[in-house]
Amino acid sequence: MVVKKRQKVLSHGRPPVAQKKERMSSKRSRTIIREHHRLEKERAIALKKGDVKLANDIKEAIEKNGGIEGYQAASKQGQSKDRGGDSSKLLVEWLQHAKVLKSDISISKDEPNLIKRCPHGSGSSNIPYRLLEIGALSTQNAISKFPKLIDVTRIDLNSQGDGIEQQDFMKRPLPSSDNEKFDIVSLSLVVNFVPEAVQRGEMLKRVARFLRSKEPPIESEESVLPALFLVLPLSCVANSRYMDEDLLVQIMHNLGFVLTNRKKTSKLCYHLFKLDNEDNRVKTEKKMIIDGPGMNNFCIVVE
Ligand SMILES: C[S@@+](CC[C@H](N)C(=O)[O-])C[C@H]1O[C@@H](n2cnc3c(N)ncnc32)[C@H](O)[C@@H]1O
Repeated sequence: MVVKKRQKVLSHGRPPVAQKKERMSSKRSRTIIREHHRLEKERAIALKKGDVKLANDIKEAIEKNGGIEGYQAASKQGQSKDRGGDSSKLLVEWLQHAKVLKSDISISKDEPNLIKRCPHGSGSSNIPYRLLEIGALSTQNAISKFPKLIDVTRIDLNSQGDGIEQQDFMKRPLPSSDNEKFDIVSLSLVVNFVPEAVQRGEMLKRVARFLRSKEPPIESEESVLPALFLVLPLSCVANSRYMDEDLLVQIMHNLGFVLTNRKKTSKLCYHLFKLDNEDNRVKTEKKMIIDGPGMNNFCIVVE
């Protein structure tokens, strides 16, 4: 007998864990996240059609579902240790593997975990690497544990507190010099938050403009920088009618990126892309790749 596998939905992005009474259950947080994504998508469609009344009604429904705050609280639950959440742990691992960071995580005050680097410096400081974390919910994640090596700029549409600037990445002024650019941009569970396929493409295109021009790797450092750390729910590439991993890699290739690292878990897919080339200006349309019951319509369009 063929056992039917349950199809994964887009919100299927976090590992289940033991329940604690006072905390939001993982089922509840998944429902909030899924509902938020669905409503934001519907709102974007209503706005596109010019149906302001419907868009406002949907906005109300979003607020009833907890609004952006409720959504972020639900996402934070996913980041907590007991839910295996902090995706930046893998970024740290990959940077260690590439010898950008030493593999000993414990940071000595006198001898930072730096292999060696001719510092670009971040502004007047001598911190060698700059990272832009888009969609930051915490200042305490794994990638924040290297303050002498990685200067992290955190932004979010709705800041959760000090150390996170409230800013829409799509409206962030473009860097005026290489010094204002970054070695790493992190988009962890952000692209799938964007309700429209074209806007997702625009977001990925824009990332390239924030990355420093590539440098020859130094000493034993493998060449992974400048890099985009991209995390998506696995269902975006494994259960979508319009997207699979090959297409994602092809889109990134068109934008000038090469894949250096990848990992899949039962819930998420992680990619590290190195910016290596110019955008070749090849467009990607919405095109069905595969169809089946229970599949989702996640898509990235590049215009
Ligand atoms: C699911 S949370 C992801 C949080 C965290 N990065 C993680 O991996 O768990 C998505 C976050 O992305 C933020 N976000 C979405 N679009 C954004 C944009 N254009 N600029 C800044 N933040 C954005 C949202 O406000 C939300 O807090």
